[in-house]
Amino acid sequence: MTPVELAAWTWKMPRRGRGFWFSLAIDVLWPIVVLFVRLRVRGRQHVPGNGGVILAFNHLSNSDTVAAVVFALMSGRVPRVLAKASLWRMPVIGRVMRSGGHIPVERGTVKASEALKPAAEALLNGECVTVFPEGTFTDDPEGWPMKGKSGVARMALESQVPVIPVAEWGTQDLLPRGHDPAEAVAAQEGRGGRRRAGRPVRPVRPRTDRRGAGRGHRTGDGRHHDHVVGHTCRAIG
Ligand SMILES: CCCCCCCCCCCCCCCC(=O)OC[C@@H](O)COP(=O)(O)O
Repeated sequence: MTPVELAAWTWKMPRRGRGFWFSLAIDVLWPIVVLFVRLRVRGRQHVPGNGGVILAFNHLSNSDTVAAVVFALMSGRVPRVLAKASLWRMPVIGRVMRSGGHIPVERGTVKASEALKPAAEALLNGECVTVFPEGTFTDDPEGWPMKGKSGVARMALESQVPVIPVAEWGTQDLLPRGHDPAEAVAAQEGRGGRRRAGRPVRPVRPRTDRRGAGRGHRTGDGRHHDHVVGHTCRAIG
């Protein structure tokens, strides 16, 4: 990105509702990231400009989190990221997480599903909830995504919002697991990987039976629910 493009993007970027510390982190990191790292983005047209939406990314490396925030901002949305709760207990990052309205997940505990409530509230407020459905970095040696957890489908169903799957690739070379960030920045040589959004996955498919012709149709029966959860998980997981 050239400095002129950087200025134009910075001008267009959404600012409302970022909170002080999340805003500061963005203002400090954004120019560095987009000037020095080649973060390619495609498919931004699939992200609705307003209204509740879930962005679902695969997860390869710590640098995905910055890439995901950049992707959301470049798509005109301020992301509310579901992230491991331990980040809220860290000195500087904790403030960023709180001020940005991000959503803590107590992974591997019975409290994990408590994240669904603030996520539903954010979606009801028309916000952009961002999630890594695998819940951690993939353990596949070739980097293929693992099967997603069910949370993303549950959020989509509960709030009836579309899920935008975003494929992430290349950040595993930018900041490999377990490497020192400084070392990675020194070695990055303009690499930044690419991320590409796909078409929205909607939680309920339109039914074309006589009564509900062509309209989205919700039923209370469990089989239908399981079918939709399965469909949504397969599509994004
Ligand atoms: C220009 C952009 C500037 C953005 C700066 C601020 C970024 C704030 C958002 C941070 C979002 C963090 C999301 C973390 C997702 C997450 O929690 O994934 C778990 C992985 O860690 C793996 O952890 P582990 O399983 O413990 O190895």
